[in-house]
Amino acid sequence: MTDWTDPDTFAQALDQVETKEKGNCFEDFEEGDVIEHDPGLTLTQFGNESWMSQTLNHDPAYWRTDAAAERGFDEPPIHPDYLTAATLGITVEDLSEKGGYFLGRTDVRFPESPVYAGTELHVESEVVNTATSSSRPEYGIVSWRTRGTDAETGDVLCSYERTNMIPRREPVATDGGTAATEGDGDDGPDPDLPEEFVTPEGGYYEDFVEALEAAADRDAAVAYRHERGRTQDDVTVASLPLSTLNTAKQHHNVDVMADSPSGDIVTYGDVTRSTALGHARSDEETWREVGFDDESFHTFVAVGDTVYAFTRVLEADDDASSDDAGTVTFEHIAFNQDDEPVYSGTRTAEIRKRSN
Ligand SMILES: C/C(=C\C(=O)O)C(=O)SCCNC(=O)CCNC(=O)[C@H](O)C(C)(C)COP(=O)(O)OP(=O)(O)OC[C@H]1O[C@@H](n2cnc3c(N)ncnc32)[C@H](O)[C@@H]1OP(=O)(O)O
Repeated sequence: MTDWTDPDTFAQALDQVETKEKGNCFEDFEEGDVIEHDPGLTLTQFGNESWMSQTLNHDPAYWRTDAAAERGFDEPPIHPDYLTAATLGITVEDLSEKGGYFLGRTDVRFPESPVYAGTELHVESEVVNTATSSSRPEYGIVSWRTRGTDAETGDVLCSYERTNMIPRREPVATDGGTAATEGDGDDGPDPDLPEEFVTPEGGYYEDFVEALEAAADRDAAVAYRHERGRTQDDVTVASLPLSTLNTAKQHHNVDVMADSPSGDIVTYGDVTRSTALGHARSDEETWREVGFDDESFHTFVAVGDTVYAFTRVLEADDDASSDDAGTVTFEHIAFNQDDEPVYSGTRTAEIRKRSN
């Protein structure tokens, strides 16, 4: 009788059987398709606190009832970064589990009212664009618009448009593309940076306004770095994405990833950006997150890499949802221990005003 566990026999069996595949290839997506993502997710206090603690988002309004009440919340709410990561995590099985990296995201928006633990998320996505990649024939580039709603009330809690590289079933002939070749030695033109950098004195709205005024009419920018760093470990790389039901093999299958462009498992983009934002928020008086645009992931982050943050203040506007705050637009850049940018994006947030 055949011993299926004999190593030679088993190797042959493995070679001959079909693999029941997971996920979709580029060819499976057509513009206009709407995909509803099962199984949904209940936003829990545990999930929220693990995400926030590991990404260094320690704003007390999300941890303590007195600080929450002071911000006008009934109880510590779900943090927008965890909400964003969860709204993306549960789409992965349908959209990007086949492989292919998360390239970028824009138009990330939240409603004014907070979201509380116990809310059941219902998430669906529409395919908004499919394109060939001229530099990588084995991939296509797909964009989806995703909406996470409260399953009970139908209220939209988080929405965004995201773009991934998605493997093709059949590679196509391309024109070779315009992307720069790795190691081609071309460092581009000399950097065109301002002469001076201004750092806000504190983290209140007025500090950002004053810094922007100090930089105006001079060859100066309001830009600074944050001291904290977070080295990536098994928790941030593998556990946090799985806690949002993100099944991308990029984060937990070392075996498959050994043969991929990164050669290793990599940090979920939402962990990288949330960690950098945590560093930035630790140096400001955040009141409310409004939204994010032009988010891009520039290179991989892996176990052992350290995520730091750099902030540029773009503008400040007195108008906000509360008299206690003003609105500030930032550009945040996450970078690694070799000072290479790994993420960038613009963020609009309401920042507390100094009380008189
Ligand atoms: C899986 C997952 C979540 C999920 O499951 O969802 C994750 O969390 S994973 C972790 C987070 N992620 C990363 O760690 C990726 C970091 N990144 C890189 O390591 C490099 O980017 C690369 C190796 C992926 C590519 O490297 P590269 O081939 O040298 O890169 P590029 O030439 O820049 O991009 C190739 C083609 O994508 C076009 N392109 C780029 N960006 C955008 C954009 N924002 N919108 C529309 N098109 C875009 C580009 O225009 C080019 O198109 P063409 O091929 O037609 O020229």
